[in-house]
Amino acid sequence: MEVHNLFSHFHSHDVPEEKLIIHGGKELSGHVTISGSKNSSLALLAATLCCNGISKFQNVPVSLSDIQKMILVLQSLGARFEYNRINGEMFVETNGVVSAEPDHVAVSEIRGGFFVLGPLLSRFGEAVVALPGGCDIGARPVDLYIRGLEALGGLVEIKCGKGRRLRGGSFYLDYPSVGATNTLMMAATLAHGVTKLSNVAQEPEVNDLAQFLIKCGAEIDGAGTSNLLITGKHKLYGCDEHAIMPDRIEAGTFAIAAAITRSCLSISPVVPSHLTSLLDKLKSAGCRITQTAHDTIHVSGICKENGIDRFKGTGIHIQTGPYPEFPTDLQPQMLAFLTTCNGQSVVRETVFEGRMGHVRELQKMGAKIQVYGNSATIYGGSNLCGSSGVLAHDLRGGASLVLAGLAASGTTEIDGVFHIDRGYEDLKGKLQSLGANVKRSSFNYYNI
Ligand SMILES: CC(=O)N[C@H]1[C@@H](OP(=O)(O)OP(=O)(O)OC[C@H]2O[C@@H](n3ccc(=O)[nH]c3=O)[C@H](O)[C@@H]2O)O[C@H](CO)[C@@H](O)[C@@H]1O
Ligand SMILES: C=C(OP(=O)(O)O)C(=O)O
Repeated sequence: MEVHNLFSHFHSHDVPEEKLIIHGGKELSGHVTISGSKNSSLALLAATLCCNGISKFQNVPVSLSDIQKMILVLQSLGARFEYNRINGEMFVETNGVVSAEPDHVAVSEIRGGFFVLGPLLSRFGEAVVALPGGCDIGARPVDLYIRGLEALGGLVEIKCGKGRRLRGGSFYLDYPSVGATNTLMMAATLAHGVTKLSNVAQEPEVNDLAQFLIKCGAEIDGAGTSNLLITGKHKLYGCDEHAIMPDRIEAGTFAIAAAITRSCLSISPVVPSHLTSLLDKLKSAGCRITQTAHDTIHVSGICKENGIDRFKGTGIHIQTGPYPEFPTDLQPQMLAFLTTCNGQSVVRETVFEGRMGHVRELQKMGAKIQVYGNSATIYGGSNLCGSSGVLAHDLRGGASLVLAGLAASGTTEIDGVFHIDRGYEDLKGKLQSLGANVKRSSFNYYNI
């Protein structure tokens, strides 16, 4: 087997600034293959720190910059990675991890870097971890992580005395935070005794993490529900095989691409039930959705009669919330789509207080939107026009501009593409294969 150590050469600052240039107005068609989930992979890579031995993964989206940075975080602790480019298998070995202080810069550049805190504290009894980065979409405090770890015997400064084991405890999360749930679940798997976590996040990525930990020997009851009962073990062991779940946010973005360009796309692999809230809203807006295999959906935004757009799209209201509510990570893309529907829509963001940065960029493209706090009223039916100066402020805001650019007449140039590279593998290539006219302004090795 040909195995490469892919990651030793990666330096996060080597990447030149680039633009995405989109000549819009083209109908898309065909099939798009969805990568493994970014958020799931970040948590699962951190979880390898709970294990002895080697874990083998499939579908890790290795070309995402967030994943490459997460690999740097783990390498800085002594983890070893091998990746087989031919079959996409990744092996992670954490036996040689002796440090509980990951590279501060790498941790501070991504949200998922902080996920190592729980496993490190469990494994070593102490950890020194920088505060995390991630999208600038709100304050994003970590109080629940800290209070939860305190409930398991950690101290406020996230130390519990070298060599001392965390102990089981009970903790109610005031809000079902994904990151706090991941962190506490990982910490509890190695703690002494039983831990009860209530009101935990039920996002599918959290369940993917639980299933991985169970394969490694963890005892977790209630995975996929809002209450977890975790019996701590002395050791977990690397898992022979774990396929990362498909990225529901990438799949959702392509579903909205079909809608906004009034096209028909086949999308797989997906877990259709992960997309229920989005697909219901797309149906209300006039799209036709069919499931053609257990892991494949067809999304059709073609609703024309005698050449006239028959999208209903009137008065669609969307409110983001914890799973299974409408995902905040699809709000910007959906908002872009609603600007092209007839009638008035309201989008209310409840998860992050600063996630409307894309609105002013969409306004530059002719969208009529008014924002009051965290609610946006969209006066639909605008004909979007390409713009040479729109800026991706964050990952999903960037994706919303790409979608708007695909639907707009003329050319759109998007700056801040590095945000998009955090969460979409080869977005340009995938869109080109569907018939879109998209290019990047210069060469970038993410796309090799
Ligand atoms: C790497 C990763 O998995 N990122 C995802 C994760 O982010 P992340 O884990 O950061 O999101 P959380 O679920 O923790 O955040 C949700 C809300 O809870 C608040 N909060 C969170 C923790 C805390 O200690 N205190 C607190 O107040 C946050 O400020 C936010 O308002 O879930 C989000 C919500 O689905 C997604 O948008 C992100 O893509
Ligand atoms: C907010 C996101 O990511 P992160 O939590 O990594 O910043 C996202 O994926 O949309």
